[in-house]
Amino acid sequence: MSALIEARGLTIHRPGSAETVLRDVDFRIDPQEIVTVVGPNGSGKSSLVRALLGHMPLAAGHVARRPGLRIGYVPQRVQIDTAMPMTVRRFLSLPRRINDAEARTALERTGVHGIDRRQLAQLSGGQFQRVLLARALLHRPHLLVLDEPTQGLDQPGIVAFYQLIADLRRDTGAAVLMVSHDLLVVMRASDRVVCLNGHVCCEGTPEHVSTAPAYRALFGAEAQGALALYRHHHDHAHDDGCLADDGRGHAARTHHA
Ligand SMILES: Nc1ncnc2c1ncn2[C@@H]1O[C@H](COP(=O)(O)OP(=O)(O)OP(=O)(O)O)[C@@H](O)[C@H]1O
Repeated sequence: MSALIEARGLTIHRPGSAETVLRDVDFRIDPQEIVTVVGPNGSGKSSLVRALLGHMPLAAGHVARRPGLRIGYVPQRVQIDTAMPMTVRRFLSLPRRINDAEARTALERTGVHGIDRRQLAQLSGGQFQRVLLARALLHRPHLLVLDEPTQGLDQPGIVAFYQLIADLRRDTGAAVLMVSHDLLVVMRASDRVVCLNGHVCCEGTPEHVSTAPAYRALFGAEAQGALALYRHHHDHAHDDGCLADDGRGHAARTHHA
């Protein structure tokens, strides 16, 4: 199969009930693609991701993963017991032991080199996300799966994180499947966007999704902003690099749309 993961007719029920969380969803992700799943709270984004990974039972449909597919997964929530001291270095060796060189390379790649002796509990939100990403990269995944990777980051942190994702895709060739709420930035970072609300409302290139009535109905004013920003990025070139430099999507929109 050419897709890394391909799903057809996925229907998922809320665990322990017959209530439908996702209905008749088709999905695929190809090598080196960046695909982002957007949708309101409770729309089934995390459930879709878990089903694609085989972590959730299906009520109907099927999922095919390419044989031998290596996946690096960063879940939405990672429980860290702050009462139990653990260094970054030790965390990277769980569950599979790695050597110092591998740890160093992974941390360098995600922009947090030199923090291997630090305690996890002492890291900032942004540093912790990058450590999680470093751990996901250790086993040279064909596919990185990131569920809400920028939760808790400020706007410049979010922009920097998406830049890192784009760099990682370029450098490692890994495809990226992301769940995200950061509409403005996601529109620039993705090859394809899937808009979910219990089913696939619309999907396609960021520009296509931005203009889809279903997407606008779900996200309202924020959707307009995403479109403005996307058009701003693609209609013309200029050298002030406003979003990348100052991290303010709104400023870009106000001044250049
Ligand atoms: N383990 C679970 N037990 C019971 N209900 C669940 C469980 N996991 C998900 N659900 C329900 O399934 C629905 C979809 O949840 P899901 O986490 O997939 O949505 P989401 O789009 O990722 O939401 P959010 O943006 O808030 O993270 C919700 O109504 C949620 O309450």
